[in-house]
Amino acid sequence: MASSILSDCSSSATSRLLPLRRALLAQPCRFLPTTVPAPPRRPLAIAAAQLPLLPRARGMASASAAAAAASSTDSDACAKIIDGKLVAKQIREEIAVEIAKMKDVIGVVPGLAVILVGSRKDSQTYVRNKKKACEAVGIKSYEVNLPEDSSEDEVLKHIATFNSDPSVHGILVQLPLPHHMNDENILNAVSIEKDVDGFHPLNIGRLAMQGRDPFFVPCTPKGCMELLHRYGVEIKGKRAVVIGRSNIVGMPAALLLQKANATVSIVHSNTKKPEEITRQADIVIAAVGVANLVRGSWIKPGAAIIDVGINPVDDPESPRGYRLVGDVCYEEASKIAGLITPVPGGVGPMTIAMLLSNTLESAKRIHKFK
Ligand SMILES: Nc1nc2c(c(=O)[nH]1)N[C@@H](CN(C=O)c1ccc(C(=O)N[C@@H](CCC(=O)O)C(=O)O)cc1)CN2
Repeated sequence: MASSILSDCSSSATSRLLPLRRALLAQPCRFLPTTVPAPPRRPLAIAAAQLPLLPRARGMASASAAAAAASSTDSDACAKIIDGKLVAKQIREEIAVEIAKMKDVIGVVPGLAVILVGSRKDSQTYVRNKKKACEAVGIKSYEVNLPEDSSEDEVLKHIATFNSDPSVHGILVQLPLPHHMNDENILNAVSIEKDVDGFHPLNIGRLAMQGRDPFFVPCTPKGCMELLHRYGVEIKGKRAVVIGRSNIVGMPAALLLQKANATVSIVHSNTKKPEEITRQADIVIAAVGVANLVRGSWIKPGAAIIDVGINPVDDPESPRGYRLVGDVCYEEASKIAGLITPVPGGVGPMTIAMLLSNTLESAKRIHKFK
């Protein structure tokens, strides 16, 4: 069910926050997408530890440089829009080329197995989209659909079968699982070499350790980092704030930023004065699942804002009866930030692109293909 938070970001959850920067907010922010260049292509980062070593976007040494480039045709203070849909498309094209090469040289195509339990509409859509994305780049997909009341053992049985199938290089169990199932038991059963979601505890442990690399970087946080890199946002030595500490996004995102040599703070439900901490950040990753929580007044001018939230909000004018908004109040934040991801069309499309990347990476590792 969609929540009833108003489109002007004036929800009760945020009413206690600091007043807005009215001078900045008075001007409407006009976006001129046609004047903003597409992000430059570069090879996809594979291991988390490699991320800071990769070449930066041409001519953009920092978030503020990128922002300056974006706003050069517009006197209003408008953030550059980080186009996740476009970057995801570029990445899918790069992956398709690599897969064709792999098939030519060693006659192997990557395989991805997806297990869906239950009939949640959103999960069904994500699984369908994953399957379509696999087909488009040349990954063979395998799908298991189980009823809501399946037992944990049934899921474990399918995982075991895929673990020992050499044509399957990646396995994922779509989340959330039904309440009667123990996520940990199920995620632990996926072979760490095929855990393309990167949710296995050993994988997260390796992500957290200095001098170790995970087998796979979880897809959504990997997508956030990829967007920062492709838009030339400097991370080393910068202050970063991650809002939210989930196992799937917030916590791994904070670990990745730290691996990339940012100074990282995590803001969570017990944090005092979250707005003050967030306002110090050059980079903000918001992944808390509260519509429009982060207001313009939380943001340091010129900061890079990555909004992971996908929150349905009632909207009788939309064909679906709701629309999606992020954790960040876009109207306000886009007038203050240097760069910002929209919702939809920001981080969301990157999640599936990164899943394809992890699946290819797995097949390459298993078959020792460079
Ligand atoms: N096993 C996993 N389960 C879940 C994951 C995951 O990474 N692994 N992440 C999410 C769901 N998810 C992929 O599974 C996902 C979410 C959102 C999008 C996306 O492209 N969103 C669009 C908007 C879509 C819409 O209009 O409804 C966007 O933000 O632009 C892709 C994948 C939870 N479960």
